[in-house]
Amino acid sequence: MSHSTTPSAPDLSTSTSSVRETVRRGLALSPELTQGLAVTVALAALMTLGRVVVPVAVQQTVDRGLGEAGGVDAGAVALTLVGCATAVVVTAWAARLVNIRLFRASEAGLATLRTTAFRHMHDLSVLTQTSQRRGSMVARVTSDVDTISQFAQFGGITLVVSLGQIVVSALLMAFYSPMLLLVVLATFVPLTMAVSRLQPMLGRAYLAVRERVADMLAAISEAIGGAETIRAHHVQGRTAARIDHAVEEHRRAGVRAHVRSTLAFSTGQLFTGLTLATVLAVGTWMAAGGRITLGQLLAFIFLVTLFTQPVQIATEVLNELQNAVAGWRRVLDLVDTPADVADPGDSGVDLPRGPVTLDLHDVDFAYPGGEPVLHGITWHVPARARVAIVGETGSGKSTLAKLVTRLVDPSAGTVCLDGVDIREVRFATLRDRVAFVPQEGFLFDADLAVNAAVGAPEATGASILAAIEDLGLTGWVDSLPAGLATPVGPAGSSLSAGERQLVAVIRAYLSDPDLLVLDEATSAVDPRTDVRIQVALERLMAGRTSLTIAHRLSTAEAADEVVVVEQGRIVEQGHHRDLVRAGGT
Ligand SMILES: Nc1ncnc2c1ncn2[C@@H]1O[C@H](COP(=O)(O)OP(=O)(O)OP(=O)(O)O)[C@@H](O)[C@H]1O
Repeated sequence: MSHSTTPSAPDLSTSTSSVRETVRRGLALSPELTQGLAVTVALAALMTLGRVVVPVAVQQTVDRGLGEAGGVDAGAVALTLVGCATAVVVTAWAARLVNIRLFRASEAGLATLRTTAFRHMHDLSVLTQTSQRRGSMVARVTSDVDTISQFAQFGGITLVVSLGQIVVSALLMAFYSPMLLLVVLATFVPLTMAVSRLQPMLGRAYLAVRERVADMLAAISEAIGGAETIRAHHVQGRTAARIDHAVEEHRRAGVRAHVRSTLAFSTGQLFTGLTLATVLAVGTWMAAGGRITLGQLLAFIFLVTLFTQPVQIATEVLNELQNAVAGWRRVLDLVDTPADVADPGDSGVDLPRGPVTLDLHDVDFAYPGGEPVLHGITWHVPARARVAIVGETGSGKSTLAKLVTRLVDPSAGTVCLDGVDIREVRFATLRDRVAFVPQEGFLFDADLAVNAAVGAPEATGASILAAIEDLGLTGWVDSLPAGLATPVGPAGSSLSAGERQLVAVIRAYLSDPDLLVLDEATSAVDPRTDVRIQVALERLMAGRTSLTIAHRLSTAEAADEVVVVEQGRIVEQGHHRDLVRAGGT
């Protein structure tokens, strides 16, 4: 089949939905993400409270235990310490629970999202699938979902805990000494500004790293996929240079991003240090003047760290949130792409089995965004007829086959099986009654039996052997190293082109269709295999309605009817003998 132009099927790359709408739809698609969230947030609040227990214990111990006029109050110290230890244990337990709950919820929610996206990808028409870069589709269900999971498992709750920590520590600081709190805020504002300036720079640097990873993967996968061509044309040098370049660019981007992130980190450390030093200086001065106790000063030092640390973390998490929303959008765009060839499902029709007729009424077809390639095709194929379709390259033969097998739907007109529009026929029936044997059927990396039974999952070893016998292929299967259990290799690479065709014929025979659509192979095959293919095809077609895109004269001669397609129109139709007599194309 020729695919000389790329169709412009629905564009998955753009989106206009707002962040809130994205999150709302995303959560609706993965309801597990919000199940039990209230309990998790309550536990997280407990966890946040636990963080200020130590500073408070320090203040209490120093001021009450050590600073009492009558000497050390051992009882008060012990009580404080036991209380503090209990609180630490409880909050550690809460933190663990929060972690487990978040992990469970996000894994369950994202597994649902992945499954939904994968299923939908299967429902998209072959046109939409082939017009998208496969890597990009796969990325949507893998790495894009991962960005969401990172945020869902860690980012979201960190944001809640960080904000909580900022508020609680600020309240405590205000309680101990509003004056010192002002000092903290004054030195701290520049940190916030510095971090907020550095953050976008960091974001860009990490985005560049992700892009370089994609380039590197693209270069490597092309080198693997095109290995035969690369060797045949001796262009290993160029391929290696391309990979080396991609690897080098990735290294550079990685180093650049890391250098920037250390800058952000050091800036944070610097400002935290400066704030601490200022608090210490002003606090000592205040303590000397009796305006603050020693315990409060010590507690303050702890609180300053608790206050500054989450600001850095929160900005990082906000960045992660942006990533997650972008990832969510890409997955939603995939899920929202309409399945243009849709299964009528329960409202559809089931056709009883038996000899089938095919009718096309005034069918036009254009690939998305392209010129019409079929024009006003009206055509009747009687039950059990054997039809050969012939025509020049690009005349529209394969497109006709795609319409009949419902890989695509017509732009105008109808395609009918037994008089019923095939858009109303349930997919299950269609797949039972119509089989398509392409020139190069895809073989899975499994053994021959598994590949043969692809269209007939109920087939057993015995029924597969019986089919092989009917098709006259027992000799061939017996000649294989392990008979039916012979592995065919990735995409059938351990078999010859002719042998792969034989597997496709066995597959079609086992699925036992009423209408057979065949794209006759053009690849050169050794004479012995060729004879086997011809015999097997003859037996496969016996008693069924068949359309063959014919490349051999003998196929046209043997057909009940030959249809000549020219520039998307049926220009001649009849028995080969009559067409020759009439002196046509
Ligand atoms: N996926 C596609 N997107 C856009 N245009 C396409 C696509 N596939 C085929 N075409 C165009 O449709 C026209 C008919 O193509 P089709 O594959 O049906 O011809 P064909 O007769 O089967 O050719 P061949 O014998 O070479 O397989 C051609 O002009 C082709 O360029």
